[in-house]
Order: sequence, then structure tokens, then C-alpha cells
Amino acid sequence: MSSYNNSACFSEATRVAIFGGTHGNEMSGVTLVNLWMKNSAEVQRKRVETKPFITNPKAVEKCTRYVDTDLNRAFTPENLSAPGGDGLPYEVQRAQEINRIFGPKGSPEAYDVIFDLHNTTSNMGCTLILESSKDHFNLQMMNYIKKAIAPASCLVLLNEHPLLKYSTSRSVAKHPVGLEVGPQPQGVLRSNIFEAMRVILKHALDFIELFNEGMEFPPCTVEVFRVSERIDYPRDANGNIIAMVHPNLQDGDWEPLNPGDPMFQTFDGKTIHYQGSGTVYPTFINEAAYYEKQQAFVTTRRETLVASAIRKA
Ligand SMILES: CC(=O)N[C@@H](CC(=O)O)C(=O)O
Ligand SMILES: [Zn+2]
Repeated sequence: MSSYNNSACFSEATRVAIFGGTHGNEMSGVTLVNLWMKNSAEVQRKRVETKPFITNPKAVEKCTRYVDTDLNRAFTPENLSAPGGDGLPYEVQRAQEINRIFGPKGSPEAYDVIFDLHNTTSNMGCTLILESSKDHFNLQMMNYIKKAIAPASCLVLLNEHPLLKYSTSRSVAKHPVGLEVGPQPQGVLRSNIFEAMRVILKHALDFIELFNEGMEFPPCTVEVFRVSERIDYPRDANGNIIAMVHPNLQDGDWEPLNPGDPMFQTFDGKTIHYQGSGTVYPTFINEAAYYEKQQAFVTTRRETLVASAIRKA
């Protein structure tokens, strides 16, 4: 019997996957997953079967983000149902395989939880990425992880923007969780970033184990940063970049950016100021992989979400 009025019930989360190499040049996730594929003792729990998995082996081999197209944008209904077999782009074929193994996306047979490990060149620290503000299981997990790693901090980025949301590898699972840790250059391993990622995974798996053992989690609140706007670099008529991230903004991920604050610096030294309507919290500032996506940073707004009590059905 539940001790709370409105507990949300979920079935036991026994099928859990850890994805690395969704982007083949993000080395902490690639390295941790390769390590756990050799010996998975560290990521197993009594009531959880954890499958470490390299999602884009060809990109890992070449140490590039992707081969044909970004795998972490490829899990659309169109791609997942596209006929064409060997004629399809490599990552679309791979998305279909991953959907067969860990999905099908949106079905009761899908994996319970998928952790997808990423690194960023931005100074974001530890960031957990959620795709839904209504997934109370994931919100409770975020609360647990934040408490477990304190006084170290770990922020939650919520991407449920109608236009800026994309079809991730982890979206195949019932409860998708992205883990983004930086700063770490592409193709480089940094021990502090690697260890931070490893610790978050430990707490996340401990949470799932406690849930499966029948622990009931009381209602709580979770501070999240909701994706609001994509900001591109200033460009000339030919589409070439004419300014860089301003030194005041560089490495200032999660720090408030107010209207009038410096945002870009042109090559001839002029400052371009932020023109928004209120305080925002920029993140993914100067991420290397986002030059091709015409994104200098994203703005977010801070909110507090309420998670209901949860327990095992
Ligand atoms: C730098 C990087 O790859 N970030 C991830 C974020 C995510 O997993 O949602 C991406 O753009 O796919
Ligand atoms: Zn990535």
C-alpha cells in the first residue's frame, strides 16, 4: 500500500541500456562503454540487467561525430519505417537496427531506461537531458542523482521544445536519459570528465535498483532549465560567420544572460549585445559540433517541476 495519495506506478525497470558512441568523437562515453562491454560488473545490479552498447561503431572507428548523418537526429518515424535496406544512409540503417534491439520506440517491448553518454566542448559540467516534463520516473531519478552527488552539482536540461526537440537514440526507451559532460574536446579524454560521468551512472543505477526493490519515492521538486531559443552566429550575406562568442559569455554556461549583456564579438572588435526580453540561462555555448547546425548556443529558462511520488506497480 502506498503512503501517498497520488503515487505514479511504473513496472520494475529491469531492462536498462547504456549507449556510448552515438557521436564517435565523444570519448568519455565511448571509453566507458567499451570498458563495461569487457566487464560489466560495475553497471550490473541485482534486479537490473544493464546492456552497454556502442551505437555508432563506424563513427567511433573514424573518431568522427557521424559517417553519413547525425545518428542522434535519426530516430524519426519516417526513418524507422523507411524501406531501402543497404541503400539507406549508414546511420539510418543503424537507427533501424537499434530500434529493433532496444525498441520498438513507443511500444511496451521497448527498453525501460536508456542512458546515452555524450561529451560537449562547452563548459556545461554535468548535465542530465530530459525530453519530457511529465515523466515522473525520470524526474525522481534526477532528484535522486542531484542529492547523491551534492555538494558537486548536476543540472537538468529539459528539451521538449516543439521545434528544437530532435529524435534521439535514447528516445527508443520508455525513459530516455541523456548525459552530457564537458568541457572535453572532441577526440580527447579528460580524467575529470570521465570520472564525473562514471559517478552519475553509478547513482542512476542505484536509483533504479532501489525502485525495483520497492522503495517508494515521496513527491519532490526538480529545478530544470527548459530549452527556449537557438541563437546562431552573426553571418554575412554569404552565410559566413562574422563574429565569435564574446569573451564574457565564453565558458559562462548556465550563468544568467540579461538583455544588453555582451554576446558576440565581431572580427573587427565590435560587441553585439543580447536583445532578448528577460533573463535567460545560455548553455551549449560554442559547442564544436553545432557550427554545422547554425547554433552558437541555446537559451534556457529556469523552472521548478513537481514530481509525484512513485513506486513499483
Ligand atoms: C554535443 C552533443 O552532441 N550534444 C547532444 C545533446 C543530446 O544528446 O541531446 C546532441 O546534440 O545530440
Ligand atoms: Zn554527442
